[in-house]
Amino acid sequence: MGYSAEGDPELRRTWVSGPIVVGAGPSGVAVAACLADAGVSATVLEKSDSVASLWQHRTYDCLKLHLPKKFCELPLMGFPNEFPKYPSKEQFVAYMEAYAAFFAIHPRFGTEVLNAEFDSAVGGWRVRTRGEELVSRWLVVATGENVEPVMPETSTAVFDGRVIHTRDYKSGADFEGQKVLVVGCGNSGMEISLDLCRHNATPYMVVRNTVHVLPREMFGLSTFGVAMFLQRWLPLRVVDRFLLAVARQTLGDTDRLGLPRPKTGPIELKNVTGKTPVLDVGALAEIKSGNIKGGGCLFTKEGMAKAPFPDGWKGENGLYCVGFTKRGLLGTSSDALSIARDISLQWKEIRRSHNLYRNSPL
Ligand SMILES: Cc1cc2nc3c(=O)[nH]c(=O)nc-3n(C[C@H](O)[C@H](O)[C@H](O)COP(=O)(O)OP(=O)(O)OC[C@H]3O[C@@H](n4cnc5c(N)ncnc54)[C@H](O)[C@@H]3O)c2cc1C
Ligand SMILES: NC(=O)C1=CN([C@@H]2O[C@H](COP(=O)(O)OP(=O)(O)OC[C@H]3O[C@@H](n4cnc5c(N)ncnc54)[C@H](OP(=O)(O)O)[C@@H]3O)[C@@H](O)[C@H]2O)C=CC1
Ligand SMILES: O=C(O)C(=O)Cc1c[nH]c2ccccc12
Repeated sequence: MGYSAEGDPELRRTWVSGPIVVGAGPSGVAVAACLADAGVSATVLEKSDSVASLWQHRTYDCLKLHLPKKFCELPLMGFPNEFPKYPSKEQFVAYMEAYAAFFAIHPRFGTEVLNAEFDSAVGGWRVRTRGEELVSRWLVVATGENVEPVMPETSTAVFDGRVIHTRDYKSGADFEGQKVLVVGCGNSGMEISLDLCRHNATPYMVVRNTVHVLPREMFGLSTFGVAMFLQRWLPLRVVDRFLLAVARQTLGDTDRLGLPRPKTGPIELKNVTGKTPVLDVGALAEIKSGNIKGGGCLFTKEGMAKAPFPDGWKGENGLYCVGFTKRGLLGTSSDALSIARDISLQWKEIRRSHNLYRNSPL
């Protein structure tokens, strides 16, 4: 039943008997399924054209779940048995579509919610879309944590190449043979850098802050699963110390690769700030072998060497620093020797090729 909303005669206002759910991602679909299971029919409003639109339209081709499927299934209906431990994005999307179909969830696609307000006079939520107002006693917001892209400002005066957000990145095949600056070293930045390497592009990564990199698995078990298991008996900080000890054994010292770790442990940081640790699926090996390169700044904002002692002395393009070790004159000695060794090797190489050239019969 439709009737005009006050103040806007064009707006059709409709009472819906069940709850309104905004968003048909995994969260919106899951809550609608649980409601359906309890005999409550929800109206699901989705601005995009499909369920799990983030996964369908805003993710790169090689994306897989980075936690095992048993930690990623929605209530009441698990993943098919034949799915691998880490389903691909296509499999995840197929699962989401089957899930929505099974619980007969038919979101209204192409319906963006512009505003929602509680109206005490009406005793319900007035939910505005383009051209319509829906009113319900219940409103469930399921619009996702990752929906709005954040782009740093870029100046075309400095760089006039292509600038894209990860949501529009599909495959390294589009960048073959090119140098690509990847800004950010979360799971997206790391996996995209790896994908670029695998397609013969040259990624450079900007790391402005600290980051926890953990192996995706330890002792044949998912790191996430191990962390969950240990948390049942041990305090979080002890679990974090254990994860970091294993990470150090298997991945080495990530600080030395220009990826300094936060002071707070990985799971504590996730719980407190929401910042997800990077679960390594191969990018670290490419950083170690120099196929993914660093953004190139020697110093932190505070003017200290970025890489901890004894590795902070060498930058890019012939840039070095000596005496920024927090180790006094001992640190200076170590830097001085390292720099002199490095430059003298290059010096000798240049002299050698120069002499070869001079003596060549051509
Ligand atoms: C690349 C990537 C990989 C991830 N991998 C994992 C993983 O392996 N394991 C794990 O546990 N978690 C993972 N996550 C985290 C999280 O599980 C996913 O982001 C998941 O998609 C979140 O589901 P959601 O429904 O809350 O949000 P979303 O999937 O973002 O869905 C929100 C929906 O709301 C719609 N919407 C937004 N605003 C409006 C509006 N105003 N009106 C109407 N509709 C609107 C959007 O179009 C979207 O379809 C990953 C996240 C990303 C980005
Ligand atoms: N396989 C999988 O399952 C995947 C899962 N995901 C998940 O998706 C979610 C989003 O991940 P992601 O897209 O990586 O985003 P994140 O927010 O986790 O990471 C963004 C990174 O970009 C950095 N950054 C942001 N702005 C700038 C800037 N202006 N200059 C330099 N660096 C900058 C941030 O640094 P700072 O820390 O300083 O803010 C951070 O390192 C996470 O929960 C992640 O786990 C993502 C990809 C794959
Ligand atoms: O992939 C993500 O963004 C997640 O939020 C999954 C997740 C929840 N808790 C974690 C702890 C460590 C690694 C991933 C996750």
